[in-house]
Amino acid sequence: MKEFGTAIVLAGGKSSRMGFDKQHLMLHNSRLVQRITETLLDAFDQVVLVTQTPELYGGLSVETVEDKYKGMGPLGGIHAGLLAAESQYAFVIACDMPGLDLRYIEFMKDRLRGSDYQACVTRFGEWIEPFHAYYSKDQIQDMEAFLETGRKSVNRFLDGQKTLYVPESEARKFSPDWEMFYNLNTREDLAHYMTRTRESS
Ligand SMILES: Nc1nc2c(ncn2[C@@H]2O[C@H](COP(=O)(O)OP(=O)(O)OP(=O)(O)O)[C@@H](O)[C@H]2O)c(=O)[nH]1
Ligand SMILES: [Mg+2]
Repeated sequence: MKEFGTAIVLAGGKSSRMGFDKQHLMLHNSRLVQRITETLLDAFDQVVLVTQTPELYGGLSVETVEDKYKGMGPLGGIHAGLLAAESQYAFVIACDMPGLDLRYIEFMKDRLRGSDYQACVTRFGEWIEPFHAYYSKDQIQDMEAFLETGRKSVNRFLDGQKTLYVPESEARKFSPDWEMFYNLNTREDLAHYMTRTRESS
């Protein structure tokens, strides 16, 4: 099995804070999930989209899969994506993240290559950034055991794994304003993002 090559896009959330399905999120003239997917298709061999509405992606050459553990949040989505992944490590991003950073992806790959780490996530203060991160197929069994007990926390799950935590200071060298982890959860986030990016689009 190849070490790298698969990217997973999580798009199976409830979008409760946004109030409409974030799979339909339009930024200026483009649909965000489509933009993310097309960028990933240029950089990866396989792109897996985890969604409950695969019919939205007819025009794109991506694989769509559904959660096996439904209602378990992002961890259930990561699990379904990993099941379909053709490479050992898979890059995971959310469908509400406009700041995809291919340089940082290369950086994480360099850190993981040939290692026995099971995941690579970035620290943010006392928190972690669970997306724009790497997970591995080696984690599927542990993930199932964890989800079977009804637990959903990605952070807690990663605590028990061989996880490479990139210090915030190191990630800031790539993304000083934390742009690569920015995610659009509310209408205010969206309005703010649109204002901020108006000139550059
Ligand atoms: N496949 C799958 N993806 C999920 C699930 N829950 C959340 N996600 C995705 O995980 C990412 C991060 O989740 P959030 O930003 O909280 O999105 P959300 O859950 O849709 O939004 P809220 O309901 O407002 O929390 C998004 O890309 C979601 O689509 C799930 O149960 N299954
Ligand atoms: Mg979000």
